[in-house]
Amino acid sequence: MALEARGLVAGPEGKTILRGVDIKVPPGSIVALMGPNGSGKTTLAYTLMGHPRYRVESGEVLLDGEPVTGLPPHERARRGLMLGFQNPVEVPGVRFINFIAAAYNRRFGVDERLIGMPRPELLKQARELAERLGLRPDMLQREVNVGFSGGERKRAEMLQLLLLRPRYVVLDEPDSGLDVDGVRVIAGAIRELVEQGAGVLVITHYARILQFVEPSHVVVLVNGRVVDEGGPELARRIEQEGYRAYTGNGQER
Ligand SMILES: Nc1ncnc2c1ncn2[C@@H]1O[C@H](COP(=O)(O)OP(=O)(O)OP(=O)(O)O)[C@@H](O)[C@H]1O
Repeated sequence: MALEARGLVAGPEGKTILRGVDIKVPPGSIVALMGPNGSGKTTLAYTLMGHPRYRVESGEVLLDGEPVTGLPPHERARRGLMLGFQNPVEVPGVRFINFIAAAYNRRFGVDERLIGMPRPELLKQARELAERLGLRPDMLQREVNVGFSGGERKRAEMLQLLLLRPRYVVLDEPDSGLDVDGVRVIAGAIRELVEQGAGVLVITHYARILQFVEPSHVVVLVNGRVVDEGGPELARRIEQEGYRAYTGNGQER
C-alpha cells in the first residue's frame, strides 16, 4: 500500500524535468520532498496528480499498487489522491461552502442533483474546522480564495483536505507565505491528516515546517533526480548546510 512513482521521466509541455524519479509514500506517514528552486518538485506534484500539461515519457505512478498514470486528476481524486497547491487560485462566482460541498458530495457519492448543496452536518463540520484553522466562519460564504490573504488560502486548502479525507495528499509548499502561528496551524492539520490514515508528501525547500511535523522519510531532489534519502536528521542537515553538497557550488542550481 502506497502512493508511488517508479522511474518517472516526465515534464511540462514536452520538456524533460524529472529524470527517473522513484518515491514511495506509505499510508499514515509523512515523506518530505526537499530540493532547491527549480529542481522539479512542483513538476513531480503535478505529474503525480495527472495535470494535463504534464506528460509521462516513461515510468509510472501507482496508487496502492494500481497504475494510474493515464488517469485524469478527477479520477485520481476519486481514488483518494489529492493535491494542496503551492498557490491556490481564485474561483470567482463560486462560494467556498458550495465548492466544498461539491467536492465532498462527489467524493462521498451523494445524489448528483444535490452536488453543490452543503448538508447541515457538512456545514457544521466546515464551521468547526474553520474555527480550528483560524478562518472566520463568514469566509465560508465568500467566493473561493477571492481576496483571501496568502495565509488564508493555505488554511482554506487544509480545511478542504480535512473534510475530504484523502488517502494520499501531495502538499506543495504548505507553509509558504505563512507567519509562525500559521505554520503551527498547518502543521497541526498535517498531523491530523496522518492520524486519519493519510500518506502525506510534503514538498518544501526549507525545513521550517518539518520542525513541527517530523517526517518519517526525507527525499532530496536535485535537477530532476533523487540524490539523497534519509531520516529527519537529513532535513536538519540541509537546513544548516543548504544544498551545496549536492549542487557543488552553493548556488541554487
Ligand atoms: N511550462 C514550462 N515550460 C518550460 N519549463 C518549465 C515549465 N514549467 C516548469 N519548467 C521548468 O522546470 C524546472 C522545474 O520547475 P519546478 O516548478 O518543478 O521546480 P520546483 O522544484 O518546484 O521549484 P521551486 O522550489 O522554485 O518552486 C524549472 O527549471 C522550470 O523553469
